[in-house]
Amino acid sequence: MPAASTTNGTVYDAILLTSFGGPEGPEDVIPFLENVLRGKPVPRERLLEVAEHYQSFGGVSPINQQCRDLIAALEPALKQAGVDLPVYWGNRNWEPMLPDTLKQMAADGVNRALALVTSSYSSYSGCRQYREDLCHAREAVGDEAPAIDKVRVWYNHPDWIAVNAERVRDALDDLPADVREHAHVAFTAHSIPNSMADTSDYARQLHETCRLVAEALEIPQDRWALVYQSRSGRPGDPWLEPDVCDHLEAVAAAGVRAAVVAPIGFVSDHMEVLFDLDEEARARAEELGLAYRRAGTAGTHPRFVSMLVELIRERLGEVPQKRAVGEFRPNHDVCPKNCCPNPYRPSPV
Ligand SMILES: CC1=C(CCC(=O)O)c2cc3nc(cc4[nH]c(cc5[nH]c(cc1n2)c(C)c5CCC(=O)O)c(CCC(=O)O)c4C)C(CCC(=O)O)=C3C
Ligand SMILES: [Fe+2]
Repeated sequence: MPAASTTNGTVYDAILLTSFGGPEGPEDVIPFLENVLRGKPVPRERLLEVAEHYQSFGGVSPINQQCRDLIAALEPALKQAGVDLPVYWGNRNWEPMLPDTLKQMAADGVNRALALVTSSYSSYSGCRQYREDLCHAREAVGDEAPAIDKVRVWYNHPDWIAVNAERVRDALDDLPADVREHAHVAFTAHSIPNSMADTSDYARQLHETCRLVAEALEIPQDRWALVYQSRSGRPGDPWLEPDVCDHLEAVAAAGVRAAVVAPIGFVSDHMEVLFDLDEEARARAEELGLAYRRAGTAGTHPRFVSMLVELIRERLGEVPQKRAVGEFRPNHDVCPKNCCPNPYRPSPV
């Protein structure tokens, strides 16, 4: 088994792509959603409503294929950078499930892996819950389970900013010339409960990414906004706002004629993007008479892939300087104890 040692003596012998997972057929949809929502304060009606979104796409979420595509792009990029480590893949909510992947890793003799989590920002959902998933998967495997460290979030990495700026630029360029110059850019991210936002850096990080992307494109402050999509939960619980559709209504009322919606909160064009933006938000924009374009996500953009390689190489001690732009430093490698606590139950100290 190949292994890469770091300057501090830690030896990694695998990379583990860690993601959300999604159904790959109509019969997967309900059990997948039950996995997502187990123990969460989300009404059954919401589950059934979202099931219909998935069923309207044949019960198949694109997210698993997008993970396969990312691995297919990452493997040669790692090799080219001299990192000779195998890439495994496990999900939180659907096959391949993390405990099965870790079992395989243990059988292959992996002692320590570096997890790349498909989440660019810190929150319970995107950070701690994945660390808990990894912990539970290790418990399920037992003594032979590999140790796992997680790669830092990259919300302010110059390549993440550049890739998203390119995606927004492409969407703006695709608008009719007469409305392009005054188009509004609505950056979107998954809404989370205020209680989750209050105990993480989620909104602060998102705002910084948007600010940096807008700055790179010289979009003035009054022509962009950070808004939220895909609200879940109980109707009475406060979640981050404004919702993208309400926001489109507000900008249309203020005289805007064209909008680009840019899902900077996500790394690939998965179901929340295809349904909540390409169906719902687009329909609302049409009702409002707005020209509408949806910017792409990073996906397998070569510069996103090379950034991931760089973040891995950081942890191998092969990169002299961790890169970050804007007002904040590169995020921590190892989460402190109080990082992104679970808002649904008191945090264990
Ligand atoms: C912050 C965040 C990210 C970004 C970070 C990351 O990438 O992890 C994210 C990503 C995603 N969310 C996804 C799908 C869903 N999220 C749900 C529910 C929820 N998401 C939440 C937050 C986030 N979600 C929260 C606070 C809930 C409420 C329940 C809970 O507290 O956990 C539900 C349940 C139904 C509903 O009510 O919407 C579904 C189906 C998919 C896969 C899409 C596909 O299948 O292609 C992806 C990548
Ligand atoms: Fe979600």
